[in-house]
Amino acid sequence: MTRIAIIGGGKIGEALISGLLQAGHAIKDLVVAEQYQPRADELIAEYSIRVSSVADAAEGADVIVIAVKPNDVESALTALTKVDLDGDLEQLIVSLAAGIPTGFFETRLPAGFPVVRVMPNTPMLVGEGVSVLSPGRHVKAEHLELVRGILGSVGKVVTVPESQIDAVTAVSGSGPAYFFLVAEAMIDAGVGLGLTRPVATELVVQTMVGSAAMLDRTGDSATDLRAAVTSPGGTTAAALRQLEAGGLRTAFFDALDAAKSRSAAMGAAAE
Ligand SMILES: NC(=O)C1=CN([C@@H]2O[C@H](COP(=O)(O)OP(=O)(O)OC[C@H]3O[C@@H](n4cnc5c(N)ncnc54)[C@H](O)[C@@H]3O)[C@@H](O)[C@H]2O)C=CC1
Ligand SMILES: O=C(O)[C@@H]1CCC=N1
Repeated sequence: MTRIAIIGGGKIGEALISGLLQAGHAIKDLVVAEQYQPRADELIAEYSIRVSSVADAAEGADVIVIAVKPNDVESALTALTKVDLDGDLEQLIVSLAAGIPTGFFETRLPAGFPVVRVMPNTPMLVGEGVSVLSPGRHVKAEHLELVRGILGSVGKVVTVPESQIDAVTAVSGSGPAYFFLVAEAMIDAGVGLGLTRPVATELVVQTMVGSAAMLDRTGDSATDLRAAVTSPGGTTAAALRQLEAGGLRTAFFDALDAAKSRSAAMGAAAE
């Protein structure tokens, strides 16, 4: 089995660990480097995973996953370059860090070292993530297959040129937060209309799950599915009119544009 070292055991690192274990990866093939001891203790308690230093985790790993904040990538890489990294032994780096281009890694790693940039999202915690891959300059087909296999076990996998990854970050990397915000707002609105919070929560969550399943399984477009709920002169039309008057569509255009710009700016600052 592929040995995977995860550098950074925060929110996305944990989502990956949890998803991989649920998908059948053996705990003995996973190791995490987590510098914050209370967090390391949590991961050990929850998953019985081995926690070690960056150097120890990377030594002997087939795949080294970078899951630290963008600002911490440089120092994690400095620790990594002290290890005898070996691109020829099929070791490769998979970076989950938003904004940081493959070139940033390639200029700091031994010549020819393969780097795959990935924009994942947190639903991989429950095997429902989407991971978008962009291969760096030295990535061979077999490297990409290996990464597709690992991330395919925790959700869907899509490949795009690196020029599109800032837009991807805005859509699917940050995307779960938009849906959680909509859920929060709808639950609060339901409570405002007199429902208890548990009932409002159950209704909103199942409505989201059901709507997502329809989008996924019927093959109908979002526009058609929305129209099917909207009876002429009915309740949905009344609600949608308020959402449009509130600028929902423009708010999403502006929000995703801001996320994309932020991702690009993080990349420019890292260079
Ligand atoms: N949270 C999310 O939904 C997503 C996050 N990402 C990317 O994943 C990366 C991690 O994000 P989060 O998990 O949210 O951050 P986080 O702050 O929850 O986790 C980062 C962890 O790395 C640890 N760490 C930092 N430097 C370290 C080092 N040198 N050695 C060992 N451990 C170290 C920190 O103690 C922390 O626990 C970021 O680059 C982010 O852009 C990408 C897609 C989605
Ligand atoms: O907010 C962030 O910067 C990270 C990247 C995508 C989701 N979370």
